[in-house]
Amino acid sequence: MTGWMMTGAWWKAPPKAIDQGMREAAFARQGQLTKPPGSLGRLETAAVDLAGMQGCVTPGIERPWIVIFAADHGVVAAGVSAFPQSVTGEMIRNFSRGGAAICVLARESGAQLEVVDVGSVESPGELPGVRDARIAAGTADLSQTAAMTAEQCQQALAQGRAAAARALDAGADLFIGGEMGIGNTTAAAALICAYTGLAPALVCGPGTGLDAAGVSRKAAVVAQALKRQGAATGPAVLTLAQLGGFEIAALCGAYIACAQAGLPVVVDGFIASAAALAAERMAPGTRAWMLFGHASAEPGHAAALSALQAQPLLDLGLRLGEGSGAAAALPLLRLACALHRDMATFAEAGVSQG
Ligand SMILES: Cc1cc2ncn([C@H]3O[C@H](COP(=O)(O)O)[C@@H](O)[C@H]3O)c2cc1C
Ligand SMILES: O=C(O)c1cccnc1
Repeated sequence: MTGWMMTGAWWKAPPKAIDQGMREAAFARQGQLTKPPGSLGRLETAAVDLAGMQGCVTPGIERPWIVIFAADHGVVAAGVSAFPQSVTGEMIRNFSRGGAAICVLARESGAQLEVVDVGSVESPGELPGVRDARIAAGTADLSQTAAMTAEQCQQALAQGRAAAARALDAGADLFIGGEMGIGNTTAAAALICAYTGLAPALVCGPGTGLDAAGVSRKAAVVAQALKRQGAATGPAVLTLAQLGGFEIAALCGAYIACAQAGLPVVVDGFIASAAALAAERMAPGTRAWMLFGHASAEPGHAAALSALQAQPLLDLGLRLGEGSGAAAALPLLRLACALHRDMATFAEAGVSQG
């Protein structure tokens, strides 16, 4: 593969340092609140993590920002999805009209929602709230050849970086990336296998609803992709180009850019976690800027979460994508911040400590 400009690549710039002093101060505050230390579980750790990210002892979420990256996948030709490719473009129209699950979740939590079409096959045309940034009409079939050229992968990473920059310019204090792309659980599974060394049978699942025979076919397709020369070896960005998708690479670029700028991220499910893994492998330290919204019902998600040493907030059996599991965790994160900020300390309340 030619065309890589690895030295001086923007994603090699280090992530912003977490404010450890503020993190420790927030941890100490949790120990002073009127409850047994640790008794609020992940609501405590989420507030402490956010304090370190936002550089504020009492963090908050005022302006959450959601971006959905949409793109198609050549690998659908191998029969790896329960739905036809046309659904990607049709869902872009649904996003624009406010009818998708993520639209409802964004409205309910007062989050801004932006849609970026990075490569649908059937462009739905100009639509309100949809940015047409198509790199190509879908990726190549990753079981046969590299999904993206080096240039396309760089373009997709840059689209993610640009989306993070728009969020920052708008004053966002939390970033959620979502995805839409029929076939993308296959690309995500291939990436997770390549980055963790796990076998396809352990990582592939039903996605939109494949039966057992379909899941076996998907695992064989991923195994074939991993066998291709160079697909699963070499620099992490090469693996991303070989096995990823435009929307997955855009998510990856957005995560890296958020970490560089110091904007906290909530990672969604299976596909978003594959992008998060790519981001951490390409730009070590990016993980420190991530919170994890939920454990997806897609069986391979556990492997990706474990590779990222992540403990998600929710486990609701969701398997949708679109950023939905991250958005569903938003109210909980706000509760975590409110508890951390508003609970009385032992001293204030005159309650005896253990
Ligand atoms: C109507 C509809 C809406 C969706 N929203 C997200 N996905 C999810 O399903 C797709 C991945 O599953 P697979 O790899 O099996 O194709 C992605 O588009 C993902 O975001 C959807 C899927 C459908 C059918
Ligand atoms: O967890 C996800 O992101 C997911 C799972 C199945 C289908 N689409 C998305």
